[in-house]
Amino acid sequence: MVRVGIVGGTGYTGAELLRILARHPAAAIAVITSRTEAGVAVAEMFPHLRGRLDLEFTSPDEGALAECDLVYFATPNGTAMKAVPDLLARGVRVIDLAADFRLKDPVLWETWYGMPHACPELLDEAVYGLPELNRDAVRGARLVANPGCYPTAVTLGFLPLLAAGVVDPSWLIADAKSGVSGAGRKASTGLLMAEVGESFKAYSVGGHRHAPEIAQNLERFSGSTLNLTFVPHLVPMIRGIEATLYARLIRSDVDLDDLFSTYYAKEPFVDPMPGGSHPDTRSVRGANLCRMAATRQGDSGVVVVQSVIDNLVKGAAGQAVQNMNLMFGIDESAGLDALALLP
Ligand SMILES: NC(=O)C1=CN([C@@H]2O[C@H](COP(=O)(O)OP(=O)(O)OC[C@H]3O[C@@H](n4cnc5c(N)ncnc54)[C@H](OP(=O)(O)O)[C@@H]3O)[C@@H](O)[C@H]2O)C=CC1
Ligand SMILES: CC(=O)N[C@@H](CCC(=O)OP(=O)(O)O)C(=O)O
Repeated sequence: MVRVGIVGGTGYTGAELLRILARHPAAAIAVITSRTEAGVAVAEMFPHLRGRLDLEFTSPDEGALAECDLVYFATPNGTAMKAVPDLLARGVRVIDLAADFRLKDPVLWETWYGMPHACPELLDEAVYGLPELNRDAVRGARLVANPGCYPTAVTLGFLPLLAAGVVDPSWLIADAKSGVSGAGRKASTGLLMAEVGESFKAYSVGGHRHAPEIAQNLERFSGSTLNLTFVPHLVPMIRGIEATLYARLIRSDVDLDDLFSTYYAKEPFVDPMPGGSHPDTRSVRGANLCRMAATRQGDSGVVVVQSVIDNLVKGAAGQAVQNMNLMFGIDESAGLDALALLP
């Protein structure tokens, strides 16, 4: 059994980790931290875990984390980087669900996250935990940077096209929409039901911090020619991301269905549907799955990829458990067989 600690167990991604790990056959939750709820029984705060998890929240400073095999950080950006060097030195492996170890360039990190990096020496070692991109490296990793939610949906959607070299990397557009749980559980006026309900808007149009993360992923296939326009939107739903991606084909003989189904043939958590399908977020709600469809629009030479995930599962906690399974030599799908919830 992998002995697991979770820092930030009261947030949405922490709670989703608890939901998945409570039924995991090869992991046991040993420590769950919260600064505000220390001493409170986890099942008191989250009644769906009654009878499944007999633990209390503890303060993150209590030292029990060092006794774990693996610690997940489900905390705001800039939190994990202060604690990770000490945990690694004590032989504890780490998966950070925040962005602290995603960008390889510490200058880029400071530009987008507004704080100097606390341990830039670990950025090279950290493995970006998108298994479909980095599976072998995740297996041996001490430190995994779990991808952002938008970068998961966007990277997986563009990947087959760029890896095959069939689209122009200098003209890529990602028009992405997220439910409000993407913004976390902390109170904020802009996320009240009366503000978000019956409304729909784009945000961070001038530049979102996930753009450099997506570019870092895709530049592997395109070099410096990559030019991505990324615009996120907030939609009045709770879970889910839909990313509509646009690219220009540079070859006329591409069979998109064959390209996508071949590229993802062995991937347990990516489902390429036939072109012309319209994957929706409810078909992945609660599931560790990225479902997508690539369609050529008439004879314009433009390919449209629709990519959907549950931001809290394949976009966060589910992907983090997938990474843990790889790191510890467990079946990659262990604990991750939940189907989507309909309606
Ligand atoms: N929500 C999403 O869809 C996704 C989120 N992420 C990333 O995952 C991380 C967690 O997100 P989410 O669960 O939504 O966030 P929440 O705001 O819902 O939860 C944050 C958690 O961190 C704890 N926390 C806050 N500050 C500290 C601190 N300084 N030290 C220790 N614990 C702290 C909080 O508990 P307490 O204050 O009681 O200690 C709380 O449990 C973020 O970095 C987010 O960007 C990534 C992908 C998707
Ligand atoms: C709807 C919404 O607000 N979404 C968040 C993205 C959440 C996420 O994954 O952000 P990290 O990179 O910090 O982990 C946002 O746009 O800031």
